[in-house]
Amino acid sequence: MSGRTPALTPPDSALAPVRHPDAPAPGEPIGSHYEHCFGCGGEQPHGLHLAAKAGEGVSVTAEFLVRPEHQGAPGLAHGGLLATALDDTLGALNWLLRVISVTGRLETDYLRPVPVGSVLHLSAEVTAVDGRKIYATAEGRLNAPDGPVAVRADALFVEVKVEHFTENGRPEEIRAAMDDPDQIRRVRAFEVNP
Ligand SMILES: CCCCCCCC(=O)SCCNC(=O)CCNC(=O)[C@H](O)C(C)(C)COP(=O)(O)OP(=O)(O)OC[C@H]1O[C@@H](n2cnc3c(N)ncnc32)[C@H](O)[C@@H]1OP(=O)(O)O
Repeated sequence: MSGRTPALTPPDSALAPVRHPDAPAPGEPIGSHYEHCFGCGGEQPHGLHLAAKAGEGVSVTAEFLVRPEHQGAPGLAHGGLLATALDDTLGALNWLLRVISVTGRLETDYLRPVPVGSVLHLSAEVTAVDGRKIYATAEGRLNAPDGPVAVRADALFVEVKVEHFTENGRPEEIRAAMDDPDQIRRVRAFEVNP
């Protein structure tokens, strides 16, 4: 991690991240945490439909097919959506740490234009943990896992309690998620829900 701003540079007291014993095995799909999530949910027709997989250590990978509805300039991906793709991939790291955390800061570099029709191969890893602060980095490569880096980001996630969601989310959606008869979906929406 380059840690260009002080807030993204782990202090000397920060610890190496520890993969939780119940983390999904390397290569295992992580699955969507919430079907209406713009990043990974299946119920968002224009969403990014990211499918993350657990990696080695405290890392994940994901792929994002850039579709026409993701354009900014003609034929090119919108920069905000590329930041969303990085953010969502970073968020999936929660499942490796088994910690609930949210993005506090996300600093993105745009290195190459990303045409519609590209597949962005995303990867993210936690670099350090300091109390509730989780330092992480992510990158997106064009059309192959070893393709040129098009976007990258450094991020600080902050651990929160489940009340962060239940007390701040709009009651309609919170109630609907809590009343979901599918127990696995219900637990995923709130157990480690970024
Ligand atoms: C499958 C995965 C999908 C993932 C989706 C992607 C994840 C997301 O997009 S989450 C949604 C976007 N994020 C949010 O909505 C978060 C909104 N912000 C908040 O709720 C709060 O500001 C929150 C929780 C981040 C921090 O608040 P709070 O819990 O009161 O903690 P606070 O005491 O202020 O900060 C804790 C530490 O983090 C640091 N910190 C907090 N925010 C920042 C920031 N923006 N930049 C730098 N440092 C920060 C503080 O300085 C403090 O450090 P220290 O302990 O050294 O003093």
